[in-house]
Amino acid sequence: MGERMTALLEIRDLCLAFRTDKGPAQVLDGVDLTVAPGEIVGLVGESGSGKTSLARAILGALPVPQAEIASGRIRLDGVDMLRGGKAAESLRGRVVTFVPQDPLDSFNPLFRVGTQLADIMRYRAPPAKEGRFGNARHARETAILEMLDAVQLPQSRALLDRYPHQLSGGQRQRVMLAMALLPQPRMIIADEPTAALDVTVQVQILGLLRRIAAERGVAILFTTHDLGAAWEICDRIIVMYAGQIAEILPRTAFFAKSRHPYTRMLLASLPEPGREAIGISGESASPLSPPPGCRFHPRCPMASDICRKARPLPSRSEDGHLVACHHPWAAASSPAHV
Ligand SMILES: Nc1ncnc2c1ncn2[C@@H]1O[C@H](COP(=O)(O)OP(=O)(O)OP(=O)(O)O)[C@@H](O)[C@H]1O
Repeated sequence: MGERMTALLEIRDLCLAFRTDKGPAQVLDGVDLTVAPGEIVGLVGESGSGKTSLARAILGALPVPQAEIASGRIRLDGVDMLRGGKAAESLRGRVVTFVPQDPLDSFNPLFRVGTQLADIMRYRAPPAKEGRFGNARHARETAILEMLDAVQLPQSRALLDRYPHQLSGGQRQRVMLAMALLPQPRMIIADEPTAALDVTVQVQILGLLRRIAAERGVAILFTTHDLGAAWEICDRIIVMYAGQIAEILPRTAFFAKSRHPYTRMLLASLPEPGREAIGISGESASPLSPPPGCRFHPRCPMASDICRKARPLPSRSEDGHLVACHHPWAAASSPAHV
């Protein structure tokens, strides 16, 4: 999927650096990816691999003036998002919306939930259809209640009168999802949407994301540390290491046919009954002085001379599986342990 269909999101050769006291931190290096309409794509990788920075670059939410996009292109729904201007601005918060990790930080604590939902309806959503005897306000409220129903907050009139701190974590994340959906976006970017929730609520929210994408044809780009969650709901999974894409896999290949040593080591680091979790030894590459060649080579058991000198070019197979490695595992070899 993705490349063969017309992409909704297309990122080409994206290079991003942050200016820091110690010099430029090269946080994204030559990132290429696409997301097709209605597709769910997971971004996984260790802390610091650049997942959030990539999400923020798409949303135009990078910190100014520290962030500098040195090169590359981000096209969303045919619009050049890096050029700025009205076309890109009109997409943000409407065609592409955001679900954050901890919704409490994203609500305004001073306003009732209903007021915040109504503001989204008024300023970002397409006009709600007025019924025969209704007015605009009534139509907006009906649309909000229907949306709360869709995110499994039924009979939620009472909830509209509450303040964000009066909701449970799961309720807040469902309201956030409703806020992200009200503008009828074509794409939602979700940054670790379940990290702040307990396990049972995580499962419910992930199921909801999957259902929404299928029912409404909304694409979702979702960052996570949870490899199981990525496998559970994504169509494709993108594995990032130190600002570069190491591997892109169809969901079905993730556990069974990963080819990059980093992906295999990530999967091998998952806890399993009867086996100690095996961490990946060594430190993640620093964006201040990334190693030459393949950025993973200092930690890679397969590394050879070429890995220290030349960045591996990505190779792609028929099913869209892409691997950027000089010594990838053979497609047919068995999974998970390097
Ligand atoms: N404003 C900033 N100024 C300087 N460096 C930054 C800034 N924001 C992020 N970074 C650096 O960019 C790199 C990528 O960070 P990012 O948050 O995108 O990674 P991540 O994969 O999302 O990590 P996590 O999973 O922990 O959220 C890290 O080395 C981080 O320290």
